[in-house]
Order: sequence, then C-alpha cells, then structure tokens
Amino acid sequence: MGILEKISEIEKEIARTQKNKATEYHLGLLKAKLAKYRAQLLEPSKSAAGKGEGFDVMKSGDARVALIGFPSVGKSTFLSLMTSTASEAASYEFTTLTCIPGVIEYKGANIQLLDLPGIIEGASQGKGRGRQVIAVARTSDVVIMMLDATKGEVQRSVISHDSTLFGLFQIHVPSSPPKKGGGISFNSTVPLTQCSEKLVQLILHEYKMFNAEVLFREDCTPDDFIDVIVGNRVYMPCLYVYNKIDQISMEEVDRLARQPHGVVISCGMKLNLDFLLETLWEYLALTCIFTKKRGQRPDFGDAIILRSGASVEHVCHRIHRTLASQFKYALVWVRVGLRYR
Ligand SMILES: Nc1nc2c(ncn2[C@@H]2O[C@H](COP(=O)(O)OP(=O)(O)OP(=O)(O)O)[C@@H](O)[C@H]2O)c(=O)[nH]1
Ligand SMILES: [K+]
Ligand SMILES: [Mg+2]
Repeated sequence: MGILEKISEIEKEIARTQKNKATEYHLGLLKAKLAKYRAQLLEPSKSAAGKGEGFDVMKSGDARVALIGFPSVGKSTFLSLMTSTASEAASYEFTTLTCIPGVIEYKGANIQLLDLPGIIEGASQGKGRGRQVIAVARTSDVVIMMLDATKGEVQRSVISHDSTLFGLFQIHVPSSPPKKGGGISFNSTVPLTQCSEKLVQLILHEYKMFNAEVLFREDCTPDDFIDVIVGNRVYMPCLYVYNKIDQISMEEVDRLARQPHGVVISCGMKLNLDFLLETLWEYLALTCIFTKKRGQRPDFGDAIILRSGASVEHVCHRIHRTLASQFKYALVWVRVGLRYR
C-alpha cells in the first residue's frame, strides 16, 4: 500500500471512530501514525525520478519570496508586473507548471520572487504539484499567500485551517538517537485533561522513542504533543495578499485590508503595489549596512544587505574575502526605527 492510501485509510478510521474516553488511546495512536506518514510525504523522495523537475531554482539575491495560492489568483501576473521576467498568465487554471524566478529590486536589495503553480486542497498530501510547491516555499524567507479578493475569505480559511499547507509551517528535523537505558519518565506541572501517561507512551513508541523525559507545562492535546515529536514547528512569515480588488466593492476592500497580515492589491489596475512592497520589506526584516570613510558622510546609495542576525564577520566577507582575517575593530552606528516587528 502506498503512503497516500495508508493516510486515507487512517483518516477514514479516525472519522468512523467515536470520540470518548474508551477510544482515546486508539485515536491518539491513529493520529500519531497519520502524522508520521504525512511527514514522510514531505521528505524529498529517495528516487530522483519525477522529483522536483523544474522546481530546483538556484537561490540568488539577498532574500527569497515564494508566491503561493490557488490557481488563477494572479501569481504570474504579479511576477510579470514586479520583475523584468515574464511569466505566462491566462484565465485558465494551472497555467504555470514549474517554478519561475524573477527579481524585485527594492531599496538596493535584490529580492528573488518565485512564481509557482497553483495549489489545490490536499496539496500537502501530494495532490497536484503540492509537494514541490511546499518544498520550494520552505526555502524562502517570506511566503506571499495570494488570494482572489472575490473569494478571499473562503480561500484564506482553507489555506490556513485545512491541512493543505500543514507542511509549510513545519520543518521536519529527525529525532536524535535514543539514549541507552532510561525508559520514559512522565511529569506535568499542570493538570492534564487531554493527554495521559499511557497515551504519551503509545505515541512515543510509535516513533520508536523508548527513552525520554517528558514534562508537560501546558494542558496539550495529543496533536500538540505529536507536533513536538515530529519536529519543531517553525512558522514562516506569511503575508496574505488579496488580489483583484478591482472586482469588489470599496466596503469589501476596506474590510479585507484590515485582516491580520493582509494587504489588498490589484495587479490589473496597479493598485497599492507600493504599499505591498513596503510591507514585504518589513516582513523580510533585512539589515542594511552602509559603510563610510573616515571624515566623510556614509554612502546611503549603496547598502550591504544581510539577513537579520548577521554578524560583523558577515559584513567583512561581503566587502572582501580577506578582510575578516585582518580585521581589528569596527565603528558601528545604528539607526533605529519604530516600525519594527
Ligand atoms: N480583474 C483582475 N484580473 C486579474 C488581476 N490579476 C490577474 N488577473 C487575471 O486573472 C487571470 C489569472 O492570472 P494568472 O496570473 O495566470 O494567475 P495564476 O495565479 O498565475 O494562475 P495559475 O498559474 O494557473 O495558478 C488572468 O486572466 C489575469 O489577467 C487583477 O488584479 N484584476
Ligand atoms: K491562470
Ligand atoms: Mg501562474
């Protein structure tokens, strides 16, 4: 049986199992299995055949942004508008079938923008090109979720609540090998209403973990616990962009513009694109370093652009590869802004 079938079998079994105290362990076990298979789906396949063809785009520039969304929301139109690359746009779904890179030049930075095929419900389970799209999205610094403003509400809720993009927000890290001896110790600092020692043991055994110290500091659900085991959830900065606002009323535009992490635009009428760039820039949280010669004003036209968290050593490497080894000290001035996340 293939993984997809196994997943669907388990999902069916979960659906037909009544939820009560007596079935709690059984359900927990099923969910653990389900999560395990899903994680397998998201791992790159062993055989190179059929894997990611047309999706392996080299990283370039200072940052990478992936365009994710349902078919025909205007992803390719957006890429063609913002970069000098043309990506075919048309009124039928699945116009784009591979990953198409372009470059946005903004504030002296080169931001690589990736156009991708439309995703459909069930993408993370391998439907359509879902797996490849998600794999590319995970390599980016910010994800733009593009939505059709005329269907914005529905699309956004599907994207964020359905398991469609489960994998996008979760980076799989293999668990460390078990320590010799020990077994499983179980403790909690709060009363647990949803997980029990037995259930935790079952879940851990399912993941072949026989030695572990488990401490609950919150009243977690079995799903929360599984998330912790499968890997650390890493949430990527994500901007919801409602395109095609030329098709909806002003009241509706106003309402969408107030959605959290939301920006409204129209590619067709070139509306609000500057604000989108400004917001994207904020989400990228890049650090701009300007150099200055002694006694002269800094050259604000020419920035060294680094990801946040970069060190002085990184700056040295960007100036000259031998600079770091001869480096003695640096004078650093910092410009602070109020609008930082
Ligand atoms: N009215 C309106 N139509 C738009 C806008 N932006 C794009 N479109 C149209 O929407 C249709 C789909 O655009 P695409 O850019 O192909 O959409 P896509 O998301 O790349 O589609 P797939 O590659 O098939 O997933 C085209 O007919 C575009 O002309 C907009 O702001 N307003
Ligand atoms: K299209
Ligand atoms: Mg397209």
